[in-house]
Amino acid sequence: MAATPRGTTPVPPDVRPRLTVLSGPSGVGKSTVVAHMRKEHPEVWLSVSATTRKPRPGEKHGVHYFFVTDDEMDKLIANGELLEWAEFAGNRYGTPRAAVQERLEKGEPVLLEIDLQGARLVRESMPEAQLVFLAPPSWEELVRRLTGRGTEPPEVIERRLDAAKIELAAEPEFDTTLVNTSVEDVARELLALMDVV
Ligand SMILES: Nc1nc2c(ncn2[C@@H]2O[C@H](COP(=O)(O)OP(=O)(O)O)[C@@H](O)[C@H]2O)c(=O)[nH]1
Ligand SMILES: Nc1ncnc2c1ncn2[C@@H]1O[C@H](COP(=O)(O)OP(=O)(O)O)[C@@H](O)[C@H]1O
Repeated sequence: MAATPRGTTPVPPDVRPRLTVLSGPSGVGKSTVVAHMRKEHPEVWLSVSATTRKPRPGEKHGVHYFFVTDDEMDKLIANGELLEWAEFAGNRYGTPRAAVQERLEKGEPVLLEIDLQGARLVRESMPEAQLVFLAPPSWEELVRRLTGRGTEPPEVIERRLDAAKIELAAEPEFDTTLVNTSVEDVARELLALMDVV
């Protein structure tokens, strides 16, 4: 039988790697862990979400997020182009569906970094997905990290900490919890959960 070049034939669903969802409160270190992991394993594909939030200094369109207007977000939702979407602390965020499906069909590992509401929606629509919760070592440390990052004004931090209380209470809904004490350790554990190493 002739060899089939990788990527031309969809991998059957039963041997496709599972989609992994990483969630956790704002400031717990999700972006830091994922960036660390992808520095050594750039083959781990991270979905780039669409958001109505304004870019932080250094954030690039198409890399960190697709920064869209409210009208553009309305259209993405109306056209069914998002796998899931949610409103978080006054902005909307959503996962572009096509890119995720393409990767899964090729048999590549897929990682979504999304909020609790999004994780719940993915669990409903894709029960085979694994849900990973990133927890802070303590509440005080979470406040320290979110404040120390210096990217949000105090009222936005308050809003995110309110959301964090709800998210922390939902931890038992997840398949696995990783406590972000050491970025290196968590990145390694996440890679293992994704069957990358
Ligand atoms: N449901 C959903 N949540 C998302 C998506 N993209 C990002 N988020 C979440 O939205 C929340 C706010 O993200 P962001 O404004 O970048 O703040 P940060 O998590 O503190 O860096 C975080 O919990 C993200 O994981 C998405 O496509 N869908
Ligand atoms: N394990 C850790 N120990 C100490 N500081 C951390 C750790 N992980 C992340 N941080 C810091 O916490 C802040 C929030 O991290 P970030 O990755 O932006 O969080 P999130 O993406 O979950 O909102 C950043 O300043 C980051 O450098």
